[in-house]
Amino acid sequence: MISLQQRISRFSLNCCNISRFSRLFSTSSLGQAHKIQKTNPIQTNEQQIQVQPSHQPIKLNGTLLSKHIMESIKKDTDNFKSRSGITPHLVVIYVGDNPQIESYIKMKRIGCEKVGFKFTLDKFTEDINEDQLLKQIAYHSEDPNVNGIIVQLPLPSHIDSHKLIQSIDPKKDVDGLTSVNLGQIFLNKKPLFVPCTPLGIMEIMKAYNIKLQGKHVVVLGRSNLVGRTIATMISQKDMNNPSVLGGATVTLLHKYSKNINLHLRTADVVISATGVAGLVKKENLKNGVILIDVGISQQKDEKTGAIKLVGDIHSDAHSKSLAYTPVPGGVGPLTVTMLLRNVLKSSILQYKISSANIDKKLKSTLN
Ligand SMILES: Nc1nc2c(c(=O)[nH]1)N[C@@H](CN(C=O)c1ccc(C(=O)N[C@@H](CCC(=O)O)C(=O)O)cc1)CN2
Repeated sequence: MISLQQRISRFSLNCCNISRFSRLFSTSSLGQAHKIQKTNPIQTNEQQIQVQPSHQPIKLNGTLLSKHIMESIKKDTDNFKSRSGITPHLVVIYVGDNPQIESYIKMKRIGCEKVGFKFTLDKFTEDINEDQLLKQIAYHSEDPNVNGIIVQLPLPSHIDSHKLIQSIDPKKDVDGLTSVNLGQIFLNKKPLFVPCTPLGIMEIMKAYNIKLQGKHVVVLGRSNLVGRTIATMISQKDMNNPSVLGGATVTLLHKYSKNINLHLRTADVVISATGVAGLVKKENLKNGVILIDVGISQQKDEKTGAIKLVGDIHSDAHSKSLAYTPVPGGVGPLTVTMLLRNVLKSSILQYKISSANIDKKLKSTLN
């Protein structure tokens, strides 16, 4: 009988991430994940992967992973600030007054405070028009004291989110949603910024040494924010590109897809980002599947009547999986953490560009 660690290691194909991971989790406080990384992956025929009736699925702990990454962002930020004298600055453009969306913005503000960034919220009522918003984005795009700009989604229907996002300077596009950054992903080139949720999914996969090469991955949902982007990334061939963990055979499903359950039954990995609570059910999954849940919906608890957060994947399905991300506490916390990492990256890039320009000026003066 093979252990769970061996089973998850068999899912992975090589151990090139172990040193990177050990560095990240040097305190070993990620418990199970740390143990998984210590095991040498054994390469055998994947047909032999069988989930024993007694197996315990691994909970992929996004909250803990996120905390570890936050610590390293804080360290790097302190370092950057003392060298450059610059405080990274994120601007969030938001239209509306939806408490759920505002709670995400609050998480971004608190995240910025934790790592020592400046945070600005430009909040507008729904009567604002597109031109006013475009002007506001142009103003921040030109401001050398702003390093990252995001348009909080979704926007009210009278505003064209594509137009607004495209107007962000790609060097400050820390959500990675401009065509310049998304286009690089499509071309299998390294973008300046990868969208935060797909980046978070990649971080979880790397941390737990889950490799996708040759696996059948079913992605539900085709948004730029998650579905289409992660589907593109994991199907790429370049395994050496740190932003790409590729080689998967991907089926991208959406609301017009037929026979969804037929596709799910052959999936080695399911990534669901639809916001439809409980869409993915146990009976339509194979044993040993890996479940990545990006959906968040509010639901009334049948027993207590309290409102709780649930994912796209019915919690009953977890028992059939090799590993799963919980909701809450899975992919969600990494979305904000990856945003902070992108803001720091953006600040460093802009600092490098501006100091290179100063150098050039100095050189031309000397000539
Ligand atoms: N411009 C953007 N808009 C939106 C994005 C985005 O990345 N950029 N993503 C989502 C919302 N979002 C951030 O904006 C976000 C969603 C969920 C979480 C999170 O941490 N979820 C927790 C539960 C939180 C809770 O208690 O409510 C979890 O899953 O554990 C953070 C950020 C759409 N819009």
